[in-house]
Amino acid sequence: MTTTALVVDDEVDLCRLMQITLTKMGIKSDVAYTLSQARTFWQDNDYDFCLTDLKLPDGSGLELVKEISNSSNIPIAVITAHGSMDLAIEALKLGAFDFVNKPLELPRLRQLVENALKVIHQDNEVQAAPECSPEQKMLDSRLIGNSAVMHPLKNTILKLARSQAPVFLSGASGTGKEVVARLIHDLSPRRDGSFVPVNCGAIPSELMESEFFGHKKGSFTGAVADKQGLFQQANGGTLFLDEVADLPLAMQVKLLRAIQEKTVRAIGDTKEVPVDIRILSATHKDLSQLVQDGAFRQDLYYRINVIELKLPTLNTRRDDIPVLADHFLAMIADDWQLESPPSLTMEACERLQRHDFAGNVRELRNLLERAVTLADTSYIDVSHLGLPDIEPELINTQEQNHSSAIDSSEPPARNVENQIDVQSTAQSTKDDEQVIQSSNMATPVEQRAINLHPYRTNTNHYPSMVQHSSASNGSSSTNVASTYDKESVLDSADQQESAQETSKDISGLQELFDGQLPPQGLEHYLQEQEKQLIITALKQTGWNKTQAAELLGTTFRSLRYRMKKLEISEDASD
Ligand SMILES: Nc1ncnc2c1ncn2[C@@H]1O[C@H](COP(=O)(O)OP(=O)(O)OP(=O)(O)O)[C@@H](O)[C@H]1O
Repeated sequence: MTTTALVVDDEVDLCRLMQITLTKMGIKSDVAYTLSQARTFWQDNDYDFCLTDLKLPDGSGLELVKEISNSSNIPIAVITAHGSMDLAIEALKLGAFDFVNKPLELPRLRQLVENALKVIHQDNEVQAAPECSPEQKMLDSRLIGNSAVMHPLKNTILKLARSQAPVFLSGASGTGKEVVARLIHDLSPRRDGSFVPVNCGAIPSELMESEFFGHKKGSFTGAVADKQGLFQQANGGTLFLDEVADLPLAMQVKLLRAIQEKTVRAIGDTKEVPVDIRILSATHKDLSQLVQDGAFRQDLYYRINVIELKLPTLNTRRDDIPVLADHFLAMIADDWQLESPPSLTMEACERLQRHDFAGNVRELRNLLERAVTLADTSYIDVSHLGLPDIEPELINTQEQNHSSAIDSSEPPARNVENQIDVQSTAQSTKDDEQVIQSSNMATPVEQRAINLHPYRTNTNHYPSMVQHSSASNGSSSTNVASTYDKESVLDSADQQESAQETSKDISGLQELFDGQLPPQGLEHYLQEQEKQLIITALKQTGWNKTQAAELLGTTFRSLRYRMKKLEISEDASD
């Protein structure tokens, strides 16, 4: 079926140019020169796509954006005068799918239309099989949870994926901001491009410009070869600015310019290169407060925060804990090659639902990893969770205090026009029936921290990693995205380095004299002791883990878990 479009602009020549471009792309179009003509065309026909100027002789194209987005699902893009970024942002907030600046550059126009075509194609597929669209399946399999707050969240994600608008993901640590960012990319017309996540807080400030924009060989000491920046790596895809609040002010200016101009210039280069990226960003910090404090630029905040999506804490969606637990247990079983995933006893499940998850979903996952290690059976009971007992009278008090506990654990909702707060769009009535542990009665903080990360002091925020991301053109050299992230995945170079570090540390581990304390602290010292003992046992058994576990008086599963946590790789056997 031929795709049809409505083009709205009062400049006759420009309309002709747009029509020719669309025809070449196989799209049949009608042209309206005024807002009222556009309304008539829109009422009398079924279009798949609309492209409208914002400045029309008898009104604003924004009105058309509002009317079309409110009454249909079709992608509508706007044409803005160069530099009128505020209007473009307003159009995106009203539901426009994308914008293009005047003077019109044909490659940019074609790119925009191609993205619109992908959205239209996706919609047709959904209409053909609404129950089991691949998008819905992907969403349900990666963003686990069916509680009342999750439904509107998932619908919003599907809508945001269609748009090119910058989205700012807010919410406490571990609520799944990165999971959602990846989903928005993978569900979007940009999914064939790279998703490039960057932990803004982890790049040393002196390297930031080079990391973001790249550099030319010889442009500074140590620049031994040309280097492509993160913006270019994300070209055609999505750049995810994680921990965006941690960007130094000097870098914020440069980033704003690149985002606005959609061009970057590598250090030492003379020319600007155009980039086509979508920006997603996230932080667990209160960015609007940082703007008020002068620590984050207002203009950059306004630019990246066109649409804000707030993720709910785990404490406000306790109904999801059983299904999340099953999901993680299956993942752990897969990861550790267990025959079948362990299951939670009813008591363990109930205990988890009463826990105060300060660390949200990440805490649940870590807690289950540890429980599987300790369990050494096919089921996980309360004793394996390592959580303190809750006294019956406390449970009763907690039940009474439930609603205030939730309210006080959440920051007050801000009245931000563009904020999509899924917690307020759904009444989590089921939650109210649950028993919730109020934060002031929860496990003491120190104890919780130990429970969470028994073998290391810093589990989550690794400064750097390299992510390999494949783009549709298949050119591997440009697809390798050097990026910064916090998950505990290291590339092989890092692993080697870590193995070398391990052996260095071990050989350097000193006996302590009487009364002497470990200079790097107890946690580090104990970890190194543990590492040394495990490696010794592994060496004695020729790296046979079953025998080494026996020698150490522990289980195979526990040994494997500890090796993973302590980053003892099989490579260290050489
Ligand atoms: N709804 C979910 N379904 C499945 N896994 C989830 C969900 N939410 C979070 N996770 C898992 O929890 C962990 C933390 O998620 P993620 O890194 O996305 O959180 P975050 O909000 O970005 O945290 P931070 O603010 O610390 O960067 C990851 O292992 C992720 O896979």
